[in-house]
Amino acid sequence: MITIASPTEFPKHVSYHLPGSKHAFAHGIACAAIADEGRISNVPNIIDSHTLIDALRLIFNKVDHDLTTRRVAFSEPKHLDKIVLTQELVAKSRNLYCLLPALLNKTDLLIIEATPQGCQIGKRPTDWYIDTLVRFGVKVDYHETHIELRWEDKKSADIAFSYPTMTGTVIAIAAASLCLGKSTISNASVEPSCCEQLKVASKLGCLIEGELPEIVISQHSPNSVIDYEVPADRIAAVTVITAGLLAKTSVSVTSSDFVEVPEFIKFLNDLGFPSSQDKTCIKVDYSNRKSTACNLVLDCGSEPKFSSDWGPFAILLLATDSRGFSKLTDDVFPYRFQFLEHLPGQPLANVNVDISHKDGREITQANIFGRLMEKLPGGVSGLCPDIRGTAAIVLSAIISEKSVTITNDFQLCRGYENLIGDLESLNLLTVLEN
Ligand SMILES: CC(=O)N[C@H]1[C@@H](OP(=O)(O)OP(=O)(O)OC[C@H]2O[C@@H](n3ccc(=O)[nH]c3=O)[C@H](O)[C@@H]2O)O[C@H](CO)[C@@H](O)[C@@H]1O
Ligand SMILES: C=C(OP(=O)(O)O)C(=O)O
Repeated sequence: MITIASPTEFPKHVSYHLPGSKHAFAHGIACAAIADEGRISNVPNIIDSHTLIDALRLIFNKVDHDLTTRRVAFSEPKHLDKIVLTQELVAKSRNLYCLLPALLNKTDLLIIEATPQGCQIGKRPTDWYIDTLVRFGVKVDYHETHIELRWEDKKSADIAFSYPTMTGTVIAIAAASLCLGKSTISNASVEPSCCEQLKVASKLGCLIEGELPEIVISQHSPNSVIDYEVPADRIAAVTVITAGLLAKTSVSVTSSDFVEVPEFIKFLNDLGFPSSQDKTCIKVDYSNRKSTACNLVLDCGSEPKFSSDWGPFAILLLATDSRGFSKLTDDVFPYRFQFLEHLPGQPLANVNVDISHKDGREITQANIFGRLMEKLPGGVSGLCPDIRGTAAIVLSAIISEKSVTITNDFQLCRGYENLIGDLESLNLLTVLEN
């Protein structure tokens, strides 16, 4: 249980250096783990990455993870008769799906004891993931208590997704990287972390033609050693910028690489906050806000749409510090906005959410009647089974009259290194009890 509150005074400006990205680590390792040896730097210290590193230990004799330097080095690959992804392991990260091709490459039999778990934000179907593996030659046996996978005969495949699935794309790229013939992947995800994975595949010696969302990929001259620096976390950038703006503070987020969030920068400019970006820094100016009036329509979903991961943060800003009527839709996750129900006292009566259907997809829509400087009551928060929703509840403490108590930080620790501690260091939050 953690109780947090807004400090008596906020700074005029904060600067935050971004950690490595949850998604880019998971997607990079999906291909890096195919190599005989790898060195990965800027690894985020989060439950999700730790779980993938535990899975890496199943297929490498040596795995050194240094939490201080944020480096992981692995070598001495094993070849095994059987690997088990236990219930305990799969309960901690849905990103284990990304590692399936690399794990199957090192074992005769892979047993998965339960479905890998992530945020509970609506149905998260996995049939395309398994089907993608099957298309590359994986054999699947379903049992009451577990599933068994075997990959005796690797064959290239032509995969066309009917919706640009992120995890499906990662699995297809990793599987294709292990096949000699040419595989085509189309209508794939264009999320920057998938592009990072392709860079790792290229270092691995794969031949890649085209660009996401349409690529042709094949194994070429396998490279046995991989170096990969995990790029900065784009969702952490959005989270900390939102925290600063809620505190009426100007924000700079820095990183060693370019953080690709063009849709979010556009959103900030539409909200009236002058925002600029160069290779290593995003700057958002609170003090020179141009206008508080905005009537936005934001469609969240598979990028290049506004990322579904940023939805809760956009709602908080629009609902508490804008004038006008805005609409946010999400065609991926119907419960992405569930944090609204878990905010202490459910205070945002100026936001209502409804669900409709279009082209066979469930679409959730938040209707936001903007208010200026809305203060929230605070209190004890309900349990929100979503990383970004829990983070939004943490941020709500910045604008709450009373303190906010988070009863369980498991979701937060899956995706953020130390969100509460970092915001406290920036003087945007005070921790009252931990
Ligand atoms: C496309 C998209 O926005 N993906 C988000 C999703 O990725 P994640 O990889 O978890 O989810 P997918 O991209 O695979 O799923 C996207 C959609 O594809 C469809 N689908 C997927 C797999 C399947 O077997 N069958 C099926 O129908 C579903 O409609 C699903 O809603 O969560 C991540 C964590 O929040 C976000 O960073 C990603 O941006
Ligand atoms: C939903 C998320 O992650 P996961 O897919 O691991 O649940 C997220 O990172 O916002």
